[in-house]
Amino acid sequence: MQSAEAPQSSTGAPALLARGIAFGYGRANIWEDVDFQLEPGSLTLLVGPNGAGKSTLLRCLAGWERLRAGAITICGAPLESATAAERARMAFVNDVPAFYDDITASEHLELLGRANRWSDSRWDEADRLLERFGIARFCDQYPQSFSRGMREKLACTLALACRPDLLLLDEPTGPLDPASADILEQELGRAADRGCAVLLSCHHRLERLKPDRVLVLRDGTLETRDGAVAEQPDFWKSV
Ligand SMILES: Nc1ncnc2c1ncn2[C@@H]1O[C@H](COP(=O)(O)OP(=O)(O)OP(=O)(O)O)[C@@H](O)[C@H]1O
Repeated sequence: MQSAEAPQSSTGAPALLARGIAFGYGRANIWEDVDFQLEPGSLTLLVGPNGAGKSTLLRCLAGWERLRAGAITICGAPLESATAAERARMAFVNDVPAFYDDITASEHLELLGRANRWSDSRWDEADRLLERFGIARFCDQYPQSFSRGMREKLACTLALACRPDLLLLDEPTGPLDPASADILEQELGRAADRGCAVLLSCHHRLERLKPDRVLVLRDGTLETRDGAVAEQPDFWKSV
């Protein structure tokens, strides 16, 4: 968390609770017995070597994959039986954000904003983020014509503008130039300060974000470490 005062969840429940979850493709388990929780306003990094199962774990947390065992709750609601409104408390930016072929970037925003009945302040927030990420002037273009970094920025804008209680991001800084990565880190810090629980995967130390915790996924198991570990250069050589 970036500020000293802990934000409160509206339900009093953790933003995310994973208990004894397991997932596998075919006969092989990718990971199992995974237990952790994310508090409102917390910042958590998910790290681990290539192929450890970070993207798979994030997709499971977002409800995109079926678990082999265990259960996930989002702001107190079981993910399996969550209503659309309960699921809407979570936003997920996956590793390769997908967009509709035949609508422009601003039409994507329009669609999302209208579907979620955004207030004026949400529309303002979306405009602010587009400006901040430097993509406002490209909004009449189709996201398919965007570069990889521009698509990532649009996906992050859409997710952040929704003001979720839980935000999951799969290597969001990977395609970003250093200045844009810095802006994203600032925006994720702001989201956490508002009470959003942020979980993002990454392979490198982030310059600006000071995580509360680091989840290390390796050899099929998940270990929880204190966020201070992310300050140690040696740690990043080991994951
Ligand atoms: N659709 C699939 N079918 C079968 N195996 C898969 C599938 N998707 C991923 N895997 C396997 O699951 C394992 C975990 O993959 P995943 O993409 O979650 O790892 P990761 O930690 O995100 O890796 P990276 O750091 O390279 O992005 C890998 O061994 C991968 O080969």
